[in-house]
Amino acid sequence: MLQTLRALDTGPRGLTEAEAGQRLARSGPNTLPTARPISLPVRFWRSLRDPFTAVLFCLGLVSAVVSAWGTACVILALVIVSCALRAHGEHRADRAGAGLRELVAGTASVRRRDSADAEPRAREIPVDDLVPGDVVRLAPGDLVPADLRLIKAHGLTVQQAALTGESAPAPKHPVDAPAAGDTAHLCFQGSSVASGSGTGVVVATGADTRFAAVRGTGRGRTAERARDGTGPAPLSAFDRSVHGISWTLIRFMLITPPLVLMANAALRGRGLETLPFAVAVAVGLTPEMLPVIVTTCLARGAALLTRTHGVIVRRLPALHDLGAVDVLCVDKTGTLTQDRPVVDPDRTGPDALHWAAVCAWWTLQAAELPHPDPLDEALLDGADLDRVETYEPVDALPFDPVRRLATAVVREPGALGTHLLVVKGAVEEVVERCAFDDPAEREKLLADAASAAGEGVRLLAVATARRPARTRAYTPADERGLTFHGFVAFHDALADTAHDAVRALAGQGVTVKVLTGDHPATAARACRDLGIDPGEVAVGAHTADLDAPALAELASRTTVFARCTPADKARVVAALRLHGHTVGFLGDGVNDLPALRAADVGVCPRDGVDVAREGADVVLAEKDLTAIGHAVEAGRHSSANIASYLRITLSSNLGNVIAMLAAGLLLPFLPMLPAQVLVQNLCFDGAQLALAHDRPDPAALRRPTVLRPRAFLRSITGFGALGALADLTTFGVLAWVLPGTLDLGDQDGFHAGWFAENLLTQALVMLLLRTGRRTAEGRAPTPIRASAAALAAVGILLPLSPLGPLLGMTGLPPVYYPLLGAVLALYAAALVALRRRMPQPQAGAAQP
Ligand SMILES: Nc1ncnc2c1ncn2[C@@H]1O[C@H](COP(=O)(O)OP(=O)(O)OP(=O)(O)O)[C@@H](O)[C@H]1O
Repeated sequence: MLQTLRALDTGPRGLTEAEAGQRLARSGPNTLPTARPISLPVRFWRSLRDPFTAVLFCLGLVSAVVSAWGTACVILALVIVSCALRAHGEHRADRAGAGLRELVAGTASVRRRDSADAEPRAREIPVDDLVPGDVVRLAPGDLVPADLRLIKAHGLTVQQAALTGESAPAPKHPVDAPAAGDTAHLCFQGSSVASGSGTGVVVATGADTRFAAVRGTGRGRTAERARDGTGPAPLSAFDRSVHGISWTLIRFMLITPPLVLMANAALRGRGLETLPFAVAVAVGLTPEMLPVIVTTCLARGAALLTRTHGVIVRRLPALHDLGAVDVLCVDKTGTLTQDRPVVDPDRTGPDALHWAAVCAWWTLQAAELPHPDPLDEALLDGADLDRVETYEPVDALPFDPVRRLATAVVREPGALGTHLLVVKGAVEEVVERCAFDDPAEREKLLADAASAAGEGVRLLAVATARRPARTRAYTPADERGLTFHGFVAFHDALADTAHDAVRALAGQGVTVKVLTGDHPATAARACRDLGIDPGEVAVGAHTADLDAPALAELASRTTVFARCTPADKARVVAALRLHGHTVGFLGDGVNDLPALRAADVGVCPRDGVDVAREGADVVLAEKDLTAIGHAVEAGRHSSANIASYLRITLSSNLGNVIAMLAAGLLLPFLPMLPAQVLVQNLCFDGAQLALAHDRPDPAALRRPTVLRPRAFLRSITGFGALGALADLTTFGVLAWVLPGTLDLGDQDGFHAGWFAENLLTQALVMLLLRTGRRTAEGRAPTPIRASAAALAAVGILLPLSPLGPLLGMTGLPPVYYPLLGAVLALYAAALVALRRRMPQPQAGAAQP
């Protein structure tokens, strides 16, 4: 150890501020290379990898190869515009996100001196400012801020699954001469403190850490996500649906050009000259603005949520997931209750209170914990501290949520040859370690505890044991043969907003489940008081013996899981996901971390422990269930607008493509020139950006957003067929007002007529197929109305403008317009009627 300290030119008293400043200048900030912001050009380049963009790009290349330069240029313009918008949107969203992430970033507790002679002081500094040689203190719930070598530790266990894959926390302690490959004395950046405390010297920071070294491997990426919340996460249910729909479309896009070519060759004897048209038809099918709309909707939703409710969305797609959440798992303490426990003097014996306070105080001192947890604080408030302070500290095993015990080892005044172990913790755990003359005593104590817990109090049991003094460190194996002293009972009032929030969540179609480390009876009582029927309470330990389907079944019918270890909580969350639920988890403690990671979306209040906050996707300003309700609504809002865009664009595009294919075979000329197809596509795309500003139908916000690809594709096929029918009717009108057209007469007039009809129907679809069509105001928000009006105006005026002839279009006889109006009126009526027949307002979304 000494060698390490010497090599780092430091000591247990830490560095001086001046030394730390020089080292920071030399070694650079303690940040991972990946944490650096991505530049705009890199984002633009990455946007090209979107499957739709890639297919568009390929179609553009095909057009260039056959010298269809007009088509190639318009496709290129589409690609550039969509990538630029997407890159810009993501860049803005990320900048905003980085600012917000900084607001909730953790700090490191470091020991430094103002000058060489000054006494060391513990201070909180930004993690980025740590340097090799700094002496850092670790407490439960801390993220290990750099690679450390331990100088001392008390009951320290570290969760390092992100680095090593082991799910159980690993015990850590100082080792003077470690064997090769031994890492028990090292704590690595990216891991977190599951229990206990420790002090270590920083041996590596930033890019030199082991965490940075495993970056790039799958394990590294998981770890990265754990650290900065920006890395890739598994796809959410909504994302999976959008991907499913996207890939179906891509398949269609890829088979469309060969099909068009073959049909035209077989029925019309046309050759390769049809290729640009075939390509344009495929492009016409593409919702190329999808990535832009997704980013804009999510970024707008997240920004609004931060402004109005102080909720910070650390990973943008988590907003989707929130919209789809149908089960919200919460811990009890601090979520349903206030986590401000107060000792209940009527149910607490003075002896038990004294020994519990001795345990709390001397654990705090011996393990150098920065502050007591709320239970310990309540104990110290309720006890006679002068009496408590008469002991001397020897060792401590701080509270561990897996063992549910805390132990202080003290020396009683004047008792030099003996040590006293003072143990407090969950009743079952303490009682199990006590020695009783009458075995029935144990059962009686457990029954007494259950009956007190049924009245809603939280309970600790307290016991002690005298042992001959020794120098060897104490371990959990020493906690046995204890003498029972009694119970300490605490009142923890229900959170003010919990009752209303639980009801509101139920109204939103979100089922609340409680996963707690507390006693089953205490948990059940709290639920009952909040109007949640606890049903049959399951115990965490039982979940370990069940196979995945059995646990999934148990999890879906059980409301309360009590006495859960951190691993039990995660197991239940995973089982619920396996059962097809989209699961949110709200927790703030070190015992919640695995569940936060296992959930589709992890939510943590801002005052949660560092590790929970860093592992969460969404951070609440306060631990308030009401805020979750708002966040869920914002998620649904964004998802509904994305679903709206998909429905509108795909219905319209599909209708066009069907009509183009049919007309291509019926007419002796191409029904639309490739440039016309692409220009109308560009106009429609631009107009649809306004959909990100939509206000969805309140009904769409009342249940989880679930996009079912099959139902969705079925509904757009219906709307698409209707659109195609309107197009074909327009062809009939055009044939009538432009006699001779079908015998190779007025192609330009025909093109102008269809172009106008196309843009006008698209404007109609935008207004009639929005999710928010039925908002209280009944009207679309201004940006949507303005976009639809602009689209309609372009449709009517462009063919008449000087651009018209350039694009192969000409003016039409005035009689066409009233006839077109009639077709559009019929189309609108049919669209509204068909939409009413669809199962619900948010087409494609279905109740779970
Ligand atoms: N500081 C402590 N010292 C000793 N025992 C404790 C301490 N804190 C909690 N316990 C015991 O361990 C049990 C589990 O605690 P844990 O922190 O895992 O969950 P919790 O805070 O009770 O509930 P939740 O999971 O809802 O937050 C508690 O019910 C209590 O009996």
